[in-house]
Amino acid sequence: MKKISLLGATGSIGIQTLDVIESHPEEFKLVAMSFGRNYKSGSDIINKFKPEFVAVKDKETYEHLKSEFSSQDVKLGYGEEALIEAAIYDGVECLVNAVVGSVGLIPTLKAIENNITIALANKETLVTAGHLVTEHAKKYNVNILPVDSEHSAIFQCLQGESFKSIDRLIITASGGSFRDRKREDLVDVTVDQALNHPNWSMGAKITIDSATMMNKGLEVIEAHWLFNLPYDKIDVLLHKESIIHSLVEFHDRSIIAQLGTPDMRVPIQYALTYPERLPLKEAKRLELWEIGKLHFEKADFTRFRCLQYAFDSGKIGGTMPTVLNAANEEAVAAFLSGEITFLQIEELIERSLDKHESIANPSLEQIQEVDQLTRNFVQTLI
Ligand SMILES: NC(=O)C1=CN([C@@H]2O[C@H](COP(=O)(O)OP(=O)(O)OC[C@H]3O[C@@H](n4cnc5c(N)ncnc54)[C@H](OP(=O)(O)O)[C@@H]3O)[C@@H](O)[C@H]2O)C=CC1
Ligand SMILES: CC(=O)[C@@H](O)[C@H](O)COP(=O)(O)O
Ligand SMILES: [Mn+2]
Repeated sequence: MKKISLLGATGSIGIQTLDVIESHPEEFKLVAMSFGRNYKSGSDIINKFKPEFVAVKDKETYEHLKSEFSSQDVKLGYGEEALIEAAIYDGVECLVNAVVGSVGLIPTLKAIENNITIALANKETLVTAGHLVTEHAKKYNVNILPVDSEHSAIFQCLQGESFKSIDRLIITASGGSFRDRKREDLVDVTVDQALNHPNWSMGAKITIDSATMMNKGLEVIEAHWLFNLPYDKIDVLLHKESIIHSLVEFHDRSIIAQLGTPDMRVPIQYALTYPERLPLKEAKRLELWEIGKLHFEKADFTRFRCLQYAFDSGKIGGTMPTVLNAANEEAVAAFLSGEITFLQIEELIERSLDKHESIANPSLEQIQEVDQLTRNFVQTLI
């Protein structure tokens, strides 16, 4: 029975992780979890899964929970310390990190120090401080198993292969909500339009990232760290059906791809059962004859500027990806709350990157400082 801690239990990945846990009660036990402010959904999860420890974002949510659950039912905490406590709770063997944003960084580092396997959905952690996370994982000999669908696909393609034989990774991209619009048609797009992803039902932040294609940019940096490859060996391919989740090309020009209907429970469950596989409840069989055709296009870096910013930031390295991530988090939050327009997301990110002088090989403290300064800077522009 694998003991699991789940950060971000009320979110899109969180709920699907709970679905996987629930369908294999012999295999998994949820011992700790966290959520932000969604008290209703959080308390339903506690009643159903009976974790030993629950961390929430703030005191108000904590007080709500305290009035509903006794200390015999469940131990409770709030704030960043509690998030760490949930990540490394007694006996946890696998941390599913499904919070959104760089708030996931410290719990990941602490879990690694405690020899806990990481099932990582929270890509912002690797973007903001990839060198620290991967160095830590190496030092403590801890596996970071990808949950992001493209990285899980690549990871699956690489089973039994030598990393030395890789020529390039090809990360597929749906193109997001506005993939069929020209740049000039993006001026007046609304939040509701941007939240309407063609293939995946996901949390708000990543859905906007998909629409700007910053999601793909973040995934390029995520792939760089997970698979230890330079940026010139990572390509992005537009593939509007999201059936091929990514591909690996080897030196002999053979390409291996991973395919499946878009269902995040597949990569989630694979990370939880790796290297084994289990049946997945009600998973839809992919019938290629039903689909008939798959489409591919070259990624356009002028149409999707965030993709260019991500490649550039990744290549510069140091604190540049930290700025990219922090500026993006602030800008997306401002777009979602109606403070800025869609195209201003890119503008705020570009201005933040232009202003920053990258610090090479930054410490955790430097990363945290740059992250905060960037957020402050973006707020002055909004
Ligand atoms: N959704 C998907 O299909 C995919 C997601 N990912 C990545 O996985 C991560 C999660 O995405 P997704 O599930 O869509 O996001 P959601 O917004 O749906 O869920 C985020 C979760 O994190 C919690 N949370 C948010 N802010 C904080 C905070 N400051 N402290 C503690 N908890 C917090 C939320 O709590 P509450 O709602 O209770 O406030 C919620 O449980 C992201 O990094 C995303 O990029 C990667 C691939 C696919
Ligand atoms: C499901 C998943 O992994 C998302 O990151 C998804 O890839 C988003 O789709 P696009 O960014 O390709 O639109
Ligand atoms: Mn993805």
